[in-house]
Amino acid sequence: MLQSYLCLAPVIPVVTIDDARASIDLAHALLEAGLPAIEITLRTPQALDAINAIAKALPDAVVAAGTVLHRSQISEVIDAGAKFIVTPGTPVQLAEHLSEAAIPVMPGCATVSEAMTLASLGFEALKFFPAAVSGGAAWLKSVQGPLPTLTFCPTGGIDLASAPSYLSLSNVPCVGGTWITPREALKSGDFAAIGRLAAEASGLRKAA
Ligand SMILES: O=C[C@H](O)COP(=O)(O)O
Ligand SMILES: CC(=O)C(=O)O
Repeated sequence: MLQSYLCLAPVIPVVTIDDARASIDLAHALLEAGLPAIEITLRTPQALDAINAIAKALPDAVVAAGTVLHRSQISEVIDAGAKFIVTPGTPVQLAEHLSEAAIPVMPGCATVSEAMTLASLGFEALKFFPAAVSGGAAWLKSVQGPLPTLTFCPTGGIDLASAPSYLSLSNVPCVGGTWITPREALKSGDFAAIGRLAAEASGLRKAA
């Protein structure tokens, strides 16, 4: 299930929401432009309301809860309607709880050892974060040999220009990033601008 979500589009917009009322217009603009999977980070008090609003209003959107840091947040995001969970990094104790979650989880890692620990708990699709400063596309290419069963969604420091170097790799179904949803555009309600950025991003192609 998680793999199919990650193959829906080349980019997962990562969004920090300050006003949950904007979330439906935002998700609609992303969906229309061809980006159905959206990660809402739990970095603001409005995040759960935003997840709930999108899940209820737009059943075709695949809304993920990001920045899940604590065990208690697992049930909160499931109750809000999140379709999958994302973490920026994954301490072993949290990973053990996440491995029992009722929805799919894409746990974050930044090293080979962290990736191996997560694989031993049954996770096959991992977030690689923060991607650009942790080795970028070269790191992902290097782990294809020793970790052939794992796929990664790199996030952190990626933009329209650098995304193709990641998407050309067979262990990268999609990338994540905030560049599609600038906070200023969200604040001013400029969903047309967000739609244009999203259309550019959805036009990126996975190499065959
Ligand atoms: O939560 C988002 C990550 O911090 C990635 O952000 P970025 O795409 O602006 O580097
Ligand atoms: C970095 C990210 O995607 C998260 O905070 O979950």
